[in-house]
Amino acid sequence: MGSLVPLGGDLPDEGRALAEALRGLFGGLGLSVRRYATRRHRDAGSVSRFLNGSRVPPWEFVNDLISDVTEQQGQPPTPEAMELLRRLHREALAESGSAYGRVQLLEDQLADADRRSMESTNLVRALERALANAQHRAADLELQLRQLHGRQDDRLAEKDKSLQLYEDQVTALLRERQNLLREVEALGEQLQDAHARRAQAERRCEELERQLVVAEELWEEESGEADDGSPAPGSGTPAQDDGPATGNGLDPRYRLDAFVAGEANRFAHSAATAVAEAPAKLYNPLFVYGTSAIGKTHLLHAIGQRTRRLHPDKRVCYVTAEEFGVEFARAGHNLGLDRFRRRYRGVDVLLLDDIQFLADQQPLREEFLHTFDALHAANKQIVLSSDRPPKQLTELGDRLRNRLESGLITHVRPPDQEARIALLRHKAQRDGLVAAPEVLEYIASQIQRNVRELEGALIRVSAFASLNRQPMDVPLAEKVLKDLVPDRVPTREEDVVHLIIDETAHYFGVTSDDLRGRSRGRAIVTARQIAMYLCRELTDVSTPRIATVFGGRDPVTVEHADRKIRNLMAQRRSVYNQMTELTARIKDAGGLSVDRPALPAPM
Ligand SMILES: Nc1ncnc2c1ncn2[C@@H]1O[C@H](COP(=O)(O)OP(=O)(O)OP(=O)(O)O)[C@@H](O)[C@H]1O
Repeated sequence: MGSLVPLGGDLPDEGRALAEALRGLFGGLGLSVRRYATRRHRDAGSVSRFLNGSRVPPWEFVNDLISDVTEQQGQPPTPEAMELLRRLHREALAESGSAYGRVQLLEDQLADADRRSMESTNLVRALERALANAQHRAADLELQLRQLHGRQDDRLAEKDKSLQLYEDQVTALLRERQNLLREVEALGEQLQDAHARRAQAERRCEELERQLVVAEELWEEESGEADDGSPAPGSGTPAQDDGPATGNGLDPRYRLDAFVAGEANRFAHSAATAVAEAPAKLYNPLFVYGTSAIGKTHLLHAIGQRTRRLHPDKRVCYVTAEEFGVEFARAGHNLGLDRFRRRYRGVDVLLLDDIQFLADQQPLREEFLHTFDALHAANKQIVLSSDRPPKQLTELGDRLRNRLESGLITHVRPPDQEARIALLRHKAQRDGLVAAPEVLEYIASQIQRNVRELEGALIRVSAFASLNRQPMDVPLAEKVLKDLVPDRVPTREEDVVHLIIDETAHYFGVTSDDLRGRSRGRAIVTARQIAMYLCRELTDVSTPRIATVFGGRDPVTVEHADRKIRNLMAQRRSVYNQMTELTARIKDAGGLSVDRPALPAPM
């Protein structure tokens, strides 16, 4: 029973094929039949019969044999080999026709069917799981899809909404633009209207400004003392129908008894007095000359006032050469030359200030020459002033110069120290200022050539003292005049006027053109008046010339500004301070001129 016996020759083919296949497997184990039977707890005879083909083994034996061979060789049979064994086993069983074979076959088929059933069951389960998963996933996707649809709908709705909003905004802006265009058009028309109204108002302002200057002048005249008790102009003297457009133009403050005479001007003062008492009797023409601000204008006004008091029937006319020129030009434009000539050739006393300004135009010089001749021939008094003697007025032409030289020529010199002190004393008394003699002496020693500046210095010193409630003593005067007395190189006078305008404009934050222009804004008017005052105080440029530089104004305006700022300086600290600062700036800019003495060393 140890080894296999050869197969019988009578074995059916199916039994033989199976036996050969089993023997092939069994051979791979290298065991004896008995040993193998022991290992598998089988009967060795049965194992021998299974391998000899005399009996068909149960599939379980075949299966065990396959497992053992696999274990032994480390390699399982291929699926095809398994299938072959199964088929051989089934055919052998079928061929045996035994009940056992039949049972085996059926069991085998049952196992096979069961296996298939289990496989199908597993497949069903796997498919059910896969289906469930797919369904679940489909439901998920459905949900996501719905959500996406929802979001897309929302976005579309939002888009629609913002599109609508955008269209609404565009429509609103278009509407607004249209309205604005209409508004711009309307505003343009209103602006034109406003321009027209402004031009009209501007003209009205100019007119009122002129009236105001005149009214203030009259008011001051009425409240001032009259010359030697004579009536103030306009208070009792009937207006002369054919008189000059500027009236007699006399300043009531400039009287002969208010003129301080000294060595430098005594002769001029006497001549003026004589002419006023007996017009056209002694000196005709009377020609007064001298540098600026030493009393020429004062004398002419004083002659006029004294004449009017002594000879109320006489027609007196004071006019500056510049005013004469302006009126002549106007008369020429308006074809009113006859009237102009009647005015000036019909007066009894003609007082013409600053004749050097006639030099500008030939027709004007010619006109004045004829006026002169007409008056002289009619034995009317002519009084003239200039900054130079007739000999030096070459630009006036020989004929006129000869006539100017034909009368009395008086030179008014800058007052000496004594006269300056007298002048200061006089001004202090007139204005009710209490000033110690040494203060007046000090001021007089500092300001030597220009009486207007001398007055200005006194005004500043007294204003400073009164604003600070300090006594008016020499240290105080020194302090105040420190900024006023220049120590710079000489500069051309008219340049200084422009410099003053520029510095003042800069100081007040306006433009120089504003100051020269016509604007009547409060700030500009004050700045302009201050600039005018400073021009009068700090330069020797004549008043008409200053008025011309300030946009061709009436000299009366400059004089008005001068008085106004003087008063304000004493009343308002702010104005005083502004004046002091401004003067210092002008001085720093090198703007103060002439040969004034340098400051004494501080004590
Ligand atoms: N001798 C004087 N007595 C009193 N006041 C005087 C005397 N000289 C000048 N003044 C005063 O000085 C100021 C300037 O004088 P005024 O205007 O007559 O000078 P001016 O020589 O005519 O100068 P301009 O040529 O610049 O017009 C005036 O206020 C004037 O009253």
